[in-house]
Amino acid sequence: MWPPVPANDRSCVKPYTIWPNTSDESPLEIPTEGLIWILSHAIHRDPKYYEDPNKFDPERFSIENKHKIRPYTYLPFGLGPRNCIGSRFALLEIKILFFKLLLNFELGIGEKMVYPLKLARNGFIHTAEGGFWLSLKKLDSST
Ligand code: HEM
Repeated sequence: MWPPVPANDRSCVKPYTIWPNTSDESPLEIPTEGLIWILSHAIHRDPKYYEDPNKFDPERFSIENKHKIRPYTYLPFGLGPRNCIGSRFALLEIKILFFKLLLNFELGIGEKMVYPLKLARNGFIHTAEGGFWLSLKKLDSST
């Protein structure tokens, strides 16, 4: 829902025309070196591709459901030959981090956390205004 990188860019290496789909659209000419922004955030929130797109629903990515995701509509790590080289490493790191955190701590919202969360306005990357502040309560490992 919140791709850290909300958009990817590509530079056009030869002129290209996107032809209209409907009679009220005009052709879009992209010149050589024209910069194209692919708005992953907007694509991820598009009800054309995701049912109830603003709902936090991790089950969309379950083994049973993930085949329903249309190709090229989920791109938090970009796509194609220049996609993120570190994507598998990043996912593995995140899984290990959450495994360790959930195994050992009860997580809560820290006192300094702006909640409900607001998006930071100063930067390109999606992050929370004021940062992320969690409280960690050590779980009793004897139970
Ligand atoms: C959650 C973590 C990460 C996210 C969301 C992320 C996202 C992205 C995105 C969107 C791109 C642009 C892809 C495109 O234009 O198609 C990118 C490129 C890249 N990322 Fe990541 N990334 C993450 C972690 C990492 C890590 C851990 C590494 C290295 C260890 C890494 C290395 C790179 C490199 C080198 C590129 C440039 C690839 C190229 O231009 O060929 N990233 N990343």
